[in-house]
Amino acid sequence: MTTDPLVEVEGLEKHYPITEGVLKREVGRVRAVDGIDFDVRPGETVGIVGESGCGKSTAATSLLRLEEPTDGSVLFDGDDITEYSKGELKAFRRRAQMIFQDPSSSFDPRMSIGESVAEPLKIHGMTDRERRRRIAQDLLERVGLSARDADRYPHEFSGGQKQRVALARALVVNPDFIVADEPVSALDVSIQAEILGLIEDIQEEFGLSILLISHDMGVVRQVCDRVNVMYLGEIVESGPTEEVFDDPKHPYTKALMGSIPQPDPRKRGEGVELTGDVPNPSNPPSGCRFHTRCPSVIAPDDVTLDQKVWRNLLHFRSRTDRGGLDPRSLAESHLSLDDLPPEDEDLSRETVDRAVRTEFDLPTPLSDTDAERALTEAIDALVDDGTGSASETLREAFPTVCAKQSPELVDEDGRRVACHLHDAAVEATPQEDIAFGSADD
Ligand SMILES: Nc1ncnc2c1ncn2[C@@H]1O[C@H](COP(=O)(O)OP(=O)(O)OP(=O)(O)O)[C@@H](O)[C@H]1O
Repeated sequence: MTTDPLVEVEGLEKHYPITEGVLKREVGRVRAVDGIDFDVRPGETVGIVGESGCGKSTAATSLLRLEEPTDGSVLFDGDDITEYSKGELKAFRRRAQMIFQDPSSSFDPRMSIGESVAEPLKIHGMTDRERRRRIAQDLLERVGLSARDADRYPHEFSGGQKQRVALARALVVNPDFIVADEPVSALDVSIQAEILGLIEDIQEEFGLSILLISHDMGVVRQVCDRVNVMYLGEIVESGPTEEVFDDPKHPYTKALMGSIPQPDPRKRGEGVELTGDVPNPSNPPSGCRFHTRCPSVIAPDDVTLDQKVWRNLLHFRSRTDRGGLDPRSLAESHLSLDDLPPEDEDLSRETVDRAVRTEFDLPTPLSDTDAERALTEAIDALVDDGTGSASETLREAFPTVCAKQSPELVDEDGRRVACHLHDAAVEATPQEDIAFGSADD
């Protein structure tokens, strides 16, 4: 039996304008959330996972309308909350609560814990002080604290206890939906499991729907029924948590999984190293946004390099694409100063060649003669005309679908994945050379 979702997010976007000058002219946009779709069914815990800066928190605050979304719709119990009036929004705020990473900052130090927990009841119109206090005490007990704690103050509680209080406060208005943004990442590892266990118990007891946001695949695995993997404002993979963990399809998901300890010895070594930072969302890479860091970028049909060399070549290409690859700094960081000419003299072509191949771990020569010719031309272009010209040469020589075309989020048996490796249109590419190479290939 399928149940209608409680929350349905469609095409949600949140762009922050980048402005300049006193007139605040818009010169660009930070595409923090760039068109995401997912749903949360009653009684379900759904995760959003991704590295810092991928847009997870912005997705949460926009879907609750704590910030106005730029575009898209959020259906809550069938109603579009982006169309809600102020009054409707207030009623919605009672049904949808949020808890944050740092419980310390969410309590007024001058208010007793009991007053803090009961505060939302006051805001929503419960005037009977004694009744508010009794409800707060009951909730404190249900989150594993004692009724007597109602008279204590925030500084008397540990981080884990404060997160329990934050949960009690979220529950006090009897919500249907809780968004928990990194609820355990500020806590000691030993306390994390306790709080996650509590979230699970409470979810069952109160029949809640939960959206859990985390950068930690281990946390997601412990509590989520389904998971959405987010990269640079987009969802790149989603599905039931166990299936995603047993058989991750997107190279980014595999890379995130590489960061959690793997008890199954057969699966050790499958992890792919995630190098570099999340690119700037105001200027996301073309095509697949992950291609600049992807270990499995699809090579053109006629390139016969092993995956690691191909990836290093792409790394060189993306550095030239971004500009600012300075041959002299490269040479200074890799070659002995005795081998370099004085500052006012140009570097020889051979010196730049050596520096580039050392920086990007590229053999001399590459095993594929056409690729070697293209690399040589790109290094010539770098020496003669700078990074822009080298970037153009490499782009023409190594056209990859991953840089050219944005992959659709395709449904595969209840799983969704946005990757050209899973795209029927690029199936013709010989996959054995290119698929899922690890960083150690
Ligand atoms: N008010 C804002 N103005 C401009 N850019 C913003 C604003 N808020 C967030 N961003 C940018 O949007 C992107 C996504 O940020 P967001 O905080 O949603 O990511 P995240 O995945 O939750 O990461 P973290 O866990 O570090 O908070 C980042 O590049 C961030 O710098």
